[in-house]
Amino acid sequence: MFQVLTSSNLFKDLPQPSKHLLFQNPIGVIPMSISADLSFSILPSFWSTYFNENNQISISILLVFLVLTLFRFRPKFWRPCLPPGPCGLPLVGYLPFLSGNPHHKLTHLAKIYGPVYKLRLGPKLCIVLNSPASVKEAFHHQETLFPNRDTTVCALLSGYGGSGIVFAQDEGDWKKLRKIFTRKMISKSNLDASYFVRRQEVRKVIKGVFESVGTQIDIGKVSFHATMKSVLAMTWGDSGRLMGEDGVGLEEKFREMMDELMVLLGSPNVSDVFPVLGRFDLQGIGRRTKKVMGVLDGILNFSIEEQRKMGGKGNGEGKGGYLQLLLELQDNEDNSECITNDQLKALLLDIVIGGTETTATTVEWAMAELMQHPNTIKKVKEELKKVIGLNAVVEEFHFSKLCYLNAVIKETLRLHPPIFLLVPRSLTSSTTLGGYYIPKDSTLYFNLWAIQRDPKTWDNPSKFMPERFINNNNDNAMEFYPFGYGKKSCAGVALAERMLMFILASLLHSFDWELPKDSVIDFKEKFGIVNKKLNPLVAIPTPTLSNSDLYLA
Ligand code: HEM
Repeated sequence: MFQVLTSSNLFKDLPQPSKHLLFQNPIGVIPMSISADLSFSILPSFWSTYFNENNQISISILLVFLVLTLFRFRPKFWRPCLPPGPCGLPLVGYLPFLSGNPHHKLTHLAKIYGPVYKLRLGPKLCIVLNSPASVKEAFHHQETLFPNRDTTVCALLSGYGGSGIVFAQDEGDWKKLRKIFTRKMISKSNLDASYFVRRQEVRKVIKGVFESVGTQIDIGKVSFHATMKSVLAMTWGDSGRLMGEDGVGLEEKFREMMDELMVLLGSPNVSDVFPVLGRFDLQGIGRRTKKVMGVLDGILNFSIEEQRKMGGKGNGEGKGGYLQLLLELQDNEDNSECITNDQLKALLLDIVIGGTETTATTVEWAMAELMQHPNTIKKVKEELKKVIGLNAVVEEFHFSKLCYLNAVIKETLRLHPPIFLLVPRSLTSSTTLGGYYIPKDSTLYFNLWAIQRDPKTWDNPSKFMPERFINNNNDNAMEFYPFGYGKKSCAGVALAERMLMFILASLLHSFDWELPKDSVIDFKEKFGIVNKKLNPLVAIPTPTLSNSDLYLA
């Protein structure tokens, strides 16, 4: 066969076939070893009779056709390869090496394997993206390939089988819920209208701290209390709807159950990694979640019934709360906004789960960083004094003037993003990323931790320097996205920004904070659903406002 072709001079102007050919594919140039005999023997002999010896056009067409055919039916080993990555152990993969703080380990692996690498966790193939460029490539060009978050047993049980926004499995339902959440529940006008509810709860917390002046205060607990109470008040309105039949408040029970649910959501579960073991529920996480959800569901059903009986005003004036607003949507004739009972309850839980720990933890980290940096805290306090004065308390209208405090919050979110790997996504079809082949069903991790501390982007990346966010637009870049990226980024940013500013400004404006004698601040982390401080930050407050009545306002 080789003889036939050369005798007809079919390739007379081409270089002699080499044993190593370079094929250009959309990813780049891939070297492939092909046996010359084999490559030429697949050309049928009849070509020589049909084509004129000097017919260059025909040769070109033939070659294009050949290359395309070879590319289309290329064997697997010609395709771009899987990303590099560490070998794990048989069966469990890299799982045993990720205990402690997995984000530190994942960032360390990026230094060895580069911006895109693979890991096996049990039977799952996980792809970790560690550079702004790889995340940009994924979100800008391929977001449709990973529409859903990777669910866990606990997330599905606590979200009424994926009925809420966070773990919605159906694109249409997710769109509907997200629209309701962002355009109605936390629209600017609704947030403005419900300001008095948040103010009331934050002021109560400040009053509580004032009453404990001189004693040790757990800052994380105080901020959690302020966010949880504010979110609950915005949900149930100001009419105390979270009441049991006997008139005893169900709020305490609800909070207790939510705390337990958060712990369960953040616990690594063998059933998630090895779905075949799911029915054995080896750690009992499924059973415990069902138990907690039984109580929460009872409370939600009861409060929904009560709210229906009482009717009430929609949240146009911030009085009826989100529950009333959602019940009105449920009765809506317009199908595009009508939601089921499960969707309503899942949405309420999404708000409480998504909105409390994240915000409270950020306040605690910010306070820890500020207390570690006396010059920075001094600048914040000077700004608060200048903008608000010591004869008044913090109000939302002050926020736009608190530029330095705003930079402090951003710097805290850069160094301590509460959800540092975002919520992992599942890939619905194979693709290529960073030049590597990524198979269908892989799980994508976006390593925000590594990106927001990358020395290629940030000067002195581990140093707390709020100044870097003053007069620059880093927050628009792919290098900084603590609220996620793309169409599934945080739906609660507008509320989060107001709550963070309000709690932090109120704590710092109302008190001077001092560490207990002989104690030091540590920055150790506790891995979970949210990246919390391992050891709580405890500090002693001294009042700073000019008049004690201001603490009771
Ligand atoms: C410091 C505060 C907060 C941070 C850092 C934060 C961060 C995030 C992140 C990283 C995601 C996942 C994005 C992704 O997967 O790409 C997310 C999703 C979400 N967050 Fe937040 N969040 C905060 C506060 C809040 C608050 C206050 C609420 C609600 C009241 C909220 C509601 C949600 C919801 C509903 C989603 C799911 C959005 C969707 O799938 O469309 N978050 N958040």
